[in-house]
Amino acid sequence: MSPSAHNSFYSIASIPADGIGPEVIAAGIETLQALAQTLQTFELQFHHYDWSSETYRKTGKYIPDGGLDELKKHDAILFGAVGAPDVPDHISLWGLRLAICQPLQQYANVRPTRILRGTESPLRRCETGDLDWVIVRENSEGEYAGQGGRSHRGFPWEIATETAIFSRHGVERIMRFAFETAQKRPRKHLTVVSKSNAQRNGMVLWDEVAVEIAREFPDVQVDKMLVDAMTTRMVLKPKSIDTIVASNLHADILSDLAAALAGSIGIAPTSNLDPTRQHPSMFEPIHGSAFDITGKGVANPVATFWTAAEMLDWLGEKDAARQLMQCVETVCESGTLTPDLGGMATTKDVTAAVVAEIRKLPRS
Ligand SMILES: NC(=O)c1ccc[n+]([C@@H]2O[C@H](COP(=O)([O-])OP(=O)(O)OC[C@H]3O[C@@H](n4cnc5c(N)ncnc54)[C@H](O)[C@@H]3O)[C@@H](O)[C@H]2O)c1
Ligand SMILES: O=C(O)[C@H](O)[C@@H](O)C(=O)O
Ligand SMILES: [K+]
Ligand SMILES: [Mn+2]
Repeated sequence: MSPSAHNSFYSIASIPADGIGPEVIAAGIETLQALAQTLQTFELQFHHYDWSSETYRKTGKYIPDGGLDELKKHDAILFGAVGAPDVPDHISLWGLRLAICQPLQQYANVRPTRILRGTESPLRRCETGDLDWVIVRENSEGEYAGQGGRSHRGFPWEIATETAIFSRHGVERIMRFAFETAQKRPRKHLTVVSKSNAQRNGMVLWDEVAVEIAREFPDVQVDKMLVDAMTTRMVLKPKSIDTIVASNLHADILSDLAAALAGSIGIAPTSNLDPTRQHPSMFEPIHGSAFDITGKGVANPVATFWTAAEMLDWLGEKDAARQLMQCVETVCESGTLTPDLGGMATTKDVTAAVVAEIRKLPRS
């Protein structure tokens, strides 16, 4: 495919990686290409990178030398999931996902959750519209700063440290991003999640910076919650929540809970953004490589479709993103659901149904 003169053209790096990653990324690409062909307003060219745990087993590396420079040539990255039963999880996560997010300064991780039309929350009396959140996860430091070590291995006095790092620079930029995100949403409400009762240094700086940045956004209503209490509020008062900002680890945990409360971890997207747009941003379903269902053909591709929509939105294709989500929700409403959402459909059934919906869209 060669770029045509009248359409926006985007070069996308795809890294399906491990487990169900290749299954859902194939579904995502098929759907995106059907959308591009139908609307004729943009074109996508995918460049596939086979970086995975298999590559690691063969070469000792997840990313080959010069790989990050390769990635920087693209407009965006579509990522599946990394993690394999025979590679320690900390090797795979640091070898691939974090090895991309951190050097490309994708410091804002955005995790929207809502109950899609045609799906059900496990919460009683919680319908579509009652749970509509965006979690902003600090994505460059905190508990994932990579600071720590192990000494005296194997001895009874062996020690290991894992130091959480909170820099004023890092906290200011994620707070500003979170306030901007909240400001763009109709309710303009932000909950700052903390643990400053127990973590008396980093989380106290986190709270102080939140108060300072709040002054720049007088139209955004703010509240603060300790992370443990936040889990109960998510379950008991979902309507009281709009936008959330939390540290790298706290938000990682809260966002899996959020996805489950909206119906399944198989629906939720993630954007790893470099808000400065100096580097390409990376888009992935929130879930991992799901060894337990790999190869069974039942992985829910909806998280990847929503991820694809978030990617289009970031690239500026807002109408296409909106139309893609409408097609996905129409398919959910028709009852074509994978087992995690209580249905019997396969990954391929859901993908075919979404592609069929896309084909019905009028050419723009
Ligand atoms: N960003 C990433 O690439 C990422 C994210 C999370 C976990 N991981 C890695 O993935 C591996 C497995 O981790 P885990 O089991 O804790 O989490 P997981 O998200 O892979 O799976 C948790 C549960 O959710 C189910 N599930 C996940 N995605 C689904 C989908 N699309 N459709 C239906 N069901 C789905 C799985 O079958 C499993 O029962 C580990 O190696 C972990 O480190 C990677
Ligand atoms: O970053 C992590 O903690 C893991 O990759 C995964 O759980 C995620 O949410 O991306
Ligand atoms: K993922
Ligand atoms: Mn996670």
